[in-house]
Parts: sequence; structure tokens; C-alpha cells
Amino acid sequence: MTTKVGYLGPKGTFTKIAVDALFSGEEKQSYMTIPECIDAVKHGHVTYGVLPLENALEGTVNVTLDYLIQYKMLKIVSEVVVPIRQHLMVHPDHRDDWKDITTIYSHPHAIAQCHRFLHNGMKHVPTETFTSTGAAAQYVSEHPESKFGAIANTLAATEYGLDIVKENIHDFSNNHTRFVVLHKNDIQWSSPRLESKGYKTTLMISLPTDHAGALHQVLSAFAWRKINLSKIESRPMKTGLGNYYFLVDVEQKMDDILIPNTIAEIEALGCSAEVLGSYPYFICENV
Ligand SMILES: O=C(O)C(=O)Cc1ccccc1
Repeated sequence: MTTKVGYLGPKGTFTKIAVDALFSGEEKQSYMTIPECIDAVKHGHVTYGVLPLENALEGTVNVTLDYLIQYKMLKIVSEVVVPIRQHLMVHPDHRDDWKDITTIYSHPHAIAQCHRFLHNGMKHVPTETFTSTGAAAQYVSEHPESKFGAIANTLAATEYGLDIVKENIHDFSNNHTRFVVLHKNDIQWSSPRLESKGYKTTLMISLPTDHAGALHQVLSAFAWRKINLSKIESRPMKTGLGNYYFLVDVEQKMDDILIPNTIAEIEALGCSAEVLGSYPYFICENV
């Protein structure tokens, strides 16, 4: 099978920017939703799946994380952080009367990232969500008769022939999104285009409900080994109120001693720990 890379599409999404930053010659396949892309990796229709996992302003992309947890057979094999710049764009026919737009379309995270701009500058204009910023831009391009606007990136403006009428409308300049590359197996992957900035290992940990201080003990298993954590987050197990997983990002590569011993200590406490991936991470500076 030729190597195919699946991603949250259509063309012109931030996810496509992440794909272009990491991969080179492989065939690309866009999917309209995150679950569709994850299914495609699971069923072997594509070799890799690239999806947004965490945004600096909005936090975790829950759909990606929840599917990753459910389909534990998929591994994170890489991560790339991409700067996110949001722009307001319209069909060229509405370039001069863009202030009269009646609806603004985008991905929910993009709308949230531009909250102040929308609240202050476009107070009475309703927003509607799409599965991606690219899909919103495509929709606006297909409806020249309507005064619609999309919040999306410059790639989307080019791909769909839209005019950017207000640049950089995101509320905070430090707007980055972390994208992960998923694969069926725990392979060693490195980008032909970017140099890795280091390694991470992501663990999924569950605690018994009746064990007071379990989280404290789990964290101390990392602490006394001087293992640095870059993220800890809880997500519902979906088995009942109050049952949570903890997702922990460790700032180092899976090794033969430190991390396996930490896992053994966590298991000895009556908790469980699974490795969701041990992978290089990349930073995309220019988009
Ligand atoms: O909608 C997109 O373009 C995506 O790739 C998801 C997303 C949305 C908003 C910020 C970063 C990623």
C-alpha cells in the first residue's frame, strides 16, 4: 500500500498546515471529521492520521483525546506545534460591504479564539460552527450570493479564493495548536522536513476510587525519579460520574528503566498505566 496521510480537512485547515510542515511526498487524504479520520487509520485506509489535540487558548480537543483513549490500539508517533493566526474572510463580491455580513462560520475553537473581536466588533452577527475552519471557508466560497464570513487561515483564503478583510483577529497572540500523528503501531517516526526538538511519552493512568491520596502517590512516582511532566489532564471515563482517567505527558523518551519502573510502581499502588505513545515533537515556526 502506498503511504497515505489522513487529516482533518478539507484542504485549507490548520491540520493541513501541520501535515505540510511534517510530511513531504506522501499522498494526502482529507476527512471531514476527527472520528472519520481516526477510523481510517484504524481500518488501514491511511497509514497516518494527523489531528488537533490541544490549543493554547482553548485547551484539549476532547474528541481527539476521547477517541484516542477508546481506540487504545492507535499510538501517537509524533507531535507538531503550529502557530494559529485567524483571519476574517469573505467572498470577493463582498469585499467592500463585509461589515454587513449576516453570519460568520468557523470551527468552534476558532470562534472561541476570536471571542473579543466578535464581541466588540461584530456584536450582532451570529456565528455558526463547522467541523473545521477549512469547511467554513469552502461554504462561504460556495455562497457568493449571501453575505457570509469565515474565520480561517491564509491557506484557506488562497484555496477557496476568499478575500481577507480583517487580519489576526485572534484575541491572544500566543495562539498555538498541538497536532498529533497517529499510527496503528508504536513505530519510530521522524519528519523528513523538520528537526525534532525532543521526545515525549504520553501515559494514560486510572486510579481506584477507594484509594485516598492515589493521585499524590502516582505523581510522586515521577517526582522522586526527577521525571519532568509537561502536562496532566483528567478526562471522564464515561463509566459514571466521578470516574476519571489522567493523561500525563512525560518530557522524555520511553526507556528501559525509568519509565517502566515508574509504571511498575504505579501498578503496585493498584492503579493502571498505559503508554499512548513515545514520540519526537516538532515545532513549526513559519506558516
Ligand atoms: O479547523 C481547522 O482548521 C483545524 O484544523 C482544527 C483547528 C481549529 C482551530 C484552531 C486550530 C485547529
